[in-house]
Amino acid sequence: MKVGRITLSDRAHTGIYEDQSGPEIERVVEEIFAEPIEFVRVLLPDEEKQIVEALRRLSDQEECALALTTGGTGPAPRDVTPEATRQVLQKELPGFGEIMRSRSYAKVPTAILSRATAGVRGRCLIINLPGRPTAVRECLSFLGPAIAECLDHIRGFRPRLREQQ
Ligand SMILES: Nc1ncnc2c1ncn2[C@@H]1O[C@H](COP(=O)(O)OP(=O)(O)OP(=O)(O)O)[C@@H](O)[C@H]1O
Ligand SMILES: Nc1nc2c(c(=O)[nH]1)N[C@H]1C(S)=C(S)[C@@H](COP(=O)(O)O)O[C@H]1N2
Repeated sequence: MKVGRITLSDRAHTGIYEDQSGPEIERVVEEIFAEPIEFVRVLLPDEEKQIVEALRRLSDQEECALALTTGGTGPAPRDVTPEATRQVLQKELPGFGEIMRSRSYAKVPTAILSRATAGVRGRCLIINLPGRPTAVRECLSFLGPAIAECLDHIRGFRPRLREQQ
């Protein structure tokens, strides 16, 4: 299964800190799915046009089944990931953002600051995750069954989940 993962962070992109959230996406995805996974890795600044281009490339050219973004979902002026994502989505799936916020709120009250969304472009499921590495794990770790069901609907392929999912 081909999975694109895009880190959106001005500071990780310029090297002010090392990107830990992209590698964390890979670890969590490997823990969820019992399938061989090929990752396509992207690291970009919070620039709407570049994010749109990357999402189009991962879904249309790379033919990823899943594209996961991390970062840029908050209220700061340069947080534009949901806006870029909506530009490329053909069908929005608001339930992903809703459940990430409500489950995370039980742990961190600041979870409601994430505007993360998700949806489908062609045969690719795109999901926004917040930027912190801990948030990546907190939000992604319970999405396995919904991702598998969605991929069955849009690709006719249901990735196998590991037993604890
Ligand atoms: N990709 C990442 N790798 C490691 N740590 C991160 C990453 N993204 C965010 N963080 C951590 O989470 C904190 C809060 O993230 P914040 O939402 O401010 O970042 P961002 O908007 O994703 O990135 P930036 O502000 O650099 O564009 C950061 O100060 C950093 O410690
Ligand atoms: N599970 C979880 N969700 C979270 C957080 C977190 O630490 N854990 N951080 C919140 C904060 S502080 C912000 S500002 C928003 C947006 O973060 P982003 O701009 O890095 O995407 O995600 C929120 N969602």
